[in-house]
Parts: sequence; structure tokens; C-alpha cells
Amino acid sequence: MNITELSNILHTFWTELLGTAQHTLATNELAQGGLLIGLLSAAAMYARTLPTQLISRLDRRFTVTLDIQGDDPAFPWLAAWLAAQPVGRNLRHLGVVTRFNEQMGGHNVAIGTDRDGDEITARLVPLSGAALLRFRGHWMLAYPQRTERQGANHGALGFTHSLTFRMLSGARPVITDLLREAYDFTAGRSDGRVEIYVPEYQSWKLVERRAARPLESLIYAEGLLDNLHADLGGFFGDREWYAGMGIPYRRGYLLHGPPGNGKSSLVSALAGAFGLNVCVLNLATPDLSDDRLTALLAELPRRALLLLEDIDAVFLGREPRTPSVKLSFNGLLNALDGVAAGEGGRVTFMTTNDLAGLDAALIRPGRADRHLLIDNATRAQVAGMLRRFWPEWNEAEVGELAARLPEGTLSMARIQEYLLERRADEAGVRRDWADLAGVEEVVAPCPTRLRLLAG
Ligand SMILES: Nc1ncnc2c1ncn2[C@@H]1O[C@H](COP(=O)(O)OP(=O)(O)OP(=O)(O)O)[C@@H](O)[C@H]1O
Repeated sequence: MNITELSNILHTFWTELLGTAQHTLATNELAQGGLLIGLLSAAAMYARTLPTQLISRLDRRFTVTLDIQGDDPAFPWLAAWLAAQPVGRNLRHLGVVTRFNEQMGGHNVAIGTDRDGDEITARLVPLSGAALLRFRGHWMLAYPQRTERQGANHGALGFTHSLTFRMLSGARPVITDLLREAYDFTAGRSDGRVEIYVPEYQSWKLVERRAARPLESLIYAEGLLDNLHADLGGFFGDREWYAGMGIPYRRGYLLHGPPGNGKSSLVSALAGAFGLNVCVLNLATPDLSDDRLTALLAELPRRALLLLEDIDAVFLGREPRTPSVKLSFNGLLNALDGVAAGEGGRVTFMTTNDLAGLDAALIRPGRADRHLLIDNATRAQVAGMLRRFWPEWNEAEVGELAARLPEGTLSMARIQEYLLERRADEAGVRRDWADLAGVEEVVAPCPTRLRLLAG
């Protein structure tokens, strides 16, 4: 059968079908009624959904939605900004935040005073509800939301927060202003403060915003601070050079030495000096797998130093120290070598009290470009600490007291603690100073440290 014959057969069949339908409708009342009911119910169905469809179509066409998830760095800015708006104060579902006041913004409430006379405040933070507000001449509907997160077997894992702003499409251009204003309101206002982040699942959670410690308040061996500051400053100024050379834009520092000599303090003071934040990661964090570490390093917040504390705590050489460690040594190396986070590059500080326990691969150049020994107090550091407590003491006296302590045996933390306890008793410090030498064990120098320094 050819195409023409097939087409003729189909045409005849269709004409007969239509003819039969017309005849049935013209002669059969039951069929007429059925058709009418069918048409009417279709019209009714359409009419019923029409308003919803119309509204959602208008909504899609004429409104803009801005969604901010709680784990995004912009969330605290906008939550704080919203809570500070007059309408934000009318939101009815509130939470109380006392621990990390500034993290979520909120409306301050005075609770009372503590024993030292300091005021205790709590913050009321909007958790849900809706607030209609006007920003730069545009109406916006803002609604915070809190959703319970379910773990395995429906166990509650806490809450996730989000914030949604809805506005007419004409308001779209002011979204940037909204973000800018919210940023200035919180992060911008916190000038000189360092934000501390810790891991939360595969991303980072802001846990503290603290006043940056001035670099001058820390006392290290001669030249160490200036060198490090210059090295870091040079790195930040060399982005284009790195790009031109095709070298991954990252820099790693290994701070090693006995505890209490200012390794962690150094990182947060440098962050403050460069206007950066700090992401603190302890490799012994439970459930830290290779994938999670890679995801975390890829998700580092902008302008943040990565601080890997006590890197000796998890591996002895390349072997996990305990069976519960999920991270593999190669996984750690791969994560450190992974894509540097964003244009800002990545600066990693690793700290350890036990250089001997570290595998050379972890601290080779490229992963730890500079190795810095932060050792027990030298005579000059002891003198520096005394001067911080009593700037009016004369140099000869300071020098004489410092010389009485054996060099390299006491940590700066220990000396600070001793002076702190006696800060109201200058005469007692002068009299009993030598006691300080007897209260801490001499820390033997670590053999591999010498090897490394020689190299
Ligand atoms: N070089 C220093 N100059 C001034 N203060 C210091 C110095 N080192 C330590 N301190 C004081 O000692 C305390 C502990 O310092 P920090 O936690 O930074 O030491 P650390 O070397 O990181 O110790 P750990 O290895 O135990 O973590 C801080 O409060 C700090 O004020």
C-alpha cells in the first residue's frame, strides 16, 4: 500500500466518525446532555483554578524573591538588619540569644548587671513571622523561617534558619543596596573585629566575632613578627604574579614549638591586622572524612585564614593515631592541594607542639612554605612582658629581672599568668621573681626541630 492509498483510507474513516458523532448529537438527548455537562464541568474546573493560576502567574511576572540560607555569611547581616528595623521588632516568634550575641543580630534587652557591674544583655532574634517594610521607597515582605532538621530515624538535628524577602520587580535594583546596608550595619560596623568560624557539616559556622588583638601586644623572638607580616603582605600583593606564573595562589605556614607561646594568638592577631577572619579546623573533629574536608576547604568564607590546629593530633607519621579517625593522610594532602578558595587565594596556618610526629610530606614547601619556631621565652621576651605590665619600670631593673630567669624554659603563657596573679603587688613580684623559674618544667628541645632549622 502506498502513501496516497493510506491517506484515502484514514480520510474516509475520519469523515465517517464525524458524521456518526454529528448524527448522534442531533438525535440523541442523552448524548447532548453528556456533552453539555462535560463542557460545563471543564469550564467550572478552569474557573476554579483561574484565580490561583492568575495569582501565581502575576506573582511570577511581577515579584522578586530573595532567599538567604542560614549558613550563608550574608544571613547574620540581614537578620541583624531586619531585627533592628521598627517592623522587625514586631515579629512575634522570637528566640533568645545570649552566647554569641552579635552573630544573629537582634534586639538587645537589658537583663541586669553581674558581680563586676557589667551589664548583662540578651538578644531577641526573629525566628518566624512576616514583616512588611519599606526600603528605598519600595515595599518588601520579609519572613524569617526556622525548619527542624531531621537526622536518621527522624532524630532532630537542630534547626536551619533562612530569611526571605519578597518585593515587586521594580524593587530589584535596590537589592544590592539592601545587602550593602545590612553589611555595613553588621560586618562593616565590626571594624577591627575578627570573625571566628568552625566547621558545620560541609560548611562553616560563625561562632564568635571578637576584638582583634593588636600585633604590638604580642612579643616574639626578634624579627619574627615583622618577617611574617611582610611575607603575608607580600603574598596578598602578588596575586597577579602567581596567576601569571600559573602557580596556585596559596601560602602555608607551619608554627611549631612548645605550648603557650602564642601560636594561636599570632594567627588571630595577623587576621586582625590584615582585616581577615579565621576558620579554625581541628583535624580531630569527629566525622571528618576526606570528602568533608575537601568540601570544607572549597567552601572557605572569603577573606579568611585557615587555621589547622594541632596537626599532630590525628596522624603519627602517615598512620591514624586512633581507629576512630576517618580522615586518611592522602585525603588530607589532596584537600590541602585542592583548588585554592576563590580569587582571594588561601592562607593556611598549621600549628603543632610535636614537630617530630609529622610526616615530611605534610609540611613540605607548597603545603607549609615557611616553618616558624615559636619557642619558649627569650630574655628579651620576658623583659617585653614585664614592660607591658609595668611600663614605668626602668630598663636596668627590667633587664636584671629578665636575666634572672633561665632562657628558653618558660612559656609566655606561664609568665603572663604569674604576672596577672600579682598585678597589684609589684613589690611581691620583685621579691619572689626567682620562684617563677621553679614552677615549670624545662621543656627539652625537640630533635627534629633542630634538623629542620638546619635545613
Ligand atoms: N608571644 C606572646 N606574647 C604575648 N602573650 C603571649 C605570647 N604567647 C602566649 N601569650 C599569652 O598566652 C596565652 C596562650 O597563648 P596561645 O594560646 O596563643 O599559645 P599557643 O602557642 O597557641 O598554645 P597551644 O599550643 O597550647 O595552643 C594567650 O592568652 C597569650 O596572651
